[in-house]
Amino acid sequence: MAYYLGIDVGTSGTKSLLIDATGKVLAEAVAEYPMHQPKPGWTEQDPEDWWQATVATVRKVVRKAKAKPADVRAIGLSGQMHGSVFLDAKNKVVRPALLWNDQRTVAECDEITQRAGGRKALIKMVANPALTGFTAPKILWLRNNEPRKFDKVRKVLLPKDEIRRRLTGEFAGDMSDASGTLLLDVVKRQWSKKLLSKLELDPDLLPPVFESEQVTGQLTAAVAEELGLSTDCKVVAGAGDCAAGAIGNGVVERGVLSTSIGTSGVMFVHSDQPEYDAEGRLHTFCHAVHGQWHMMGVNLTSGGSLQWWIDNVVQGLAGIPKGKRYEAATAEAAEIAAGSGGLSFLPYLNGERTPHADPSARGAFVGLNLTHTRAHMTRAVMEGVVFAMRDSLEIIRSLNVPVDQIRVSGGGSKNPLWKQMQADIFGQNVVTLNAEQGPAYGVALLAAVGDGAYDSIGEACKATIQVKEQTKVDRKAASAMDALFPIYQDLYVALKDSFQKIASLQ
Ligand SMILES: Nc1ncnc2c1ncn2[C@@H]1O[C@H](COP(=O)(O)OP(=O)(O)O)[C@@H](O)[C@H]1O
Ligand SMILES: O=C(CO)[C@@H](O)[C@H](O)COP(=O)(O)O
Repeated sequence: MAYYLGIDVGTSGTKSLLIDATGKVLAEAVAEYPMHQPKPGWTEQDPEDWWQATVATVRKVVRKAKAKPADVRAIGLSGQMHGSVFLDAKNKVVRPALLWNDQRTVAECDEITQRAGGRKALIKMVANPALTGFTAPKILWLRNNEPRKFDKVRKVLLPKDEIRRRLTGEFAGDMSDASGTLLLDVVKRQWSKKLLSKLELDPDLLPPVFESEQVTGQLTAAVAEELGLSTDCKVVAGAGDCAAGAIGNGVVERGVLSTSIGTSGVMFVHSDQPEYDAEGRLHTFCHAVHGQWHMMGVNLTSGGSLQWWIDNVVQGLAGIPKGKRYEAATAEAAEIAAGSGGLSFLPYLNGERTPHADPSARGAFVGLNLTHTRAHMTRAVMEGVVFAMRDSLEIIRSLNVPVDQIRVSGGGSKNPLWKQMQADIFGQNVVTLNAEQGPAYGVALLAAVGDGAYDSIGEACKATIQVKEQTKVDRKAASAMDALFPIYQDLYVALKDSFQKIASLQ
């Protein structure tokens, strides 16, 4: 048997799954962990939690599928992007990792832009402007704020690459994930020596980078034994979770857009060459397909907003198993008409990235009246999240990038109401696929390609990914949403200055 393992080091948890060479999912498992917020706007995780979750989920899927060690031929790794794992000379972490949604690096973004010779010069070097979530500002933050710890750092790894190091003992990364460090020359697909030099960063801090299906090492003997696998098991470069999710959604050609509602919200389009939003609102990154790129818009607190709402506000869910709480809490929202009775929610609970790169943006309900209930508010949270995604879609459409089909994914898109809202708010039918596991599935396919089961990623996607069902636009709901969208857009503009003042008090 030839089996392939996909591991996705997500924000809410790590997911592992095992597929066979036809792409059939044999077993999957998830282990959750917390995201720490030591101060407003700061987000951190302990890389040891990722490792423990990796071991637990891999052992579980191997056991569930009754796989023999030699069956599992290759592993693909995916993970939350941009996070910084700082390792010392003995490969010990010097502090918890700063995550993709951490907002503490405003000063460092300015420093990078200035050292690069301005925003235009920076975009020329690495295709993107400096944003607080990216990795380079995190490295400078450590140098500026915790210099003793910085002096100990010998390697900086992205989350999935830290898991690779523990699996194989090798330092390596891939092009798609490396794009989100702000240190990769995205056009040439190599580290930007020019920017590293301007930032006075040692290039040796970074691992070598590979294309996504390339083999970067094999399991160490100790790890193979711990996981019930073989030392012949290869580990391919893999991809950042957005590109991995796009592979898992079969987004390997122009005209197809994939959305993901995870903790973050992502709107992802494939491009055959580097394409840019002149205003820098969309990211231009390498795709996990050789010689291909993508553009995407990212919202920081999408599924995260509903999670916050349910964990902190919605009462009466204590007796309901954790996995069923979202459905229970959103059932009452489905009873409310589209538009939530004119109530808007801005999902900027931890600042925002696309289209408002603004760490000071904050969440808000606007338009409350005495007739509104908790159900209206739950619905408004869900609608606000999709309005934020429509902001990215409007930019993509304005750049004349074709969007012939929208494929929805992520934990949030499993919810039928959120799926319908995406069709209604985007004003375009959306489809779901047979493979619903997104990033973990995408990197399992990359592992299959790396092992030679398929000649190319495109071929692997064509053979394994099919449209399962279509959710059609409800015209009445869509026109209610169209009426609310410009109001939603105006609210950020109206509240921007107040958000600044509020953030300074927090
Ligand atoms: N049944 C559900 N209904 C609505 N939302 C859900 C449901 N299950 C998960 N979610 C949403 O999905 C998010 C997690 O998605 P996932 O893709 O697993 O995230 P991540 O990659 O960030 O770990 C949660 O924050 C939650 O908002
Ligand atoms: O910042 C980004 C992409 O630029 C996020 O998409 C992270 O990669 C985390 O994703 P989830 O854990 O929410 O899926």
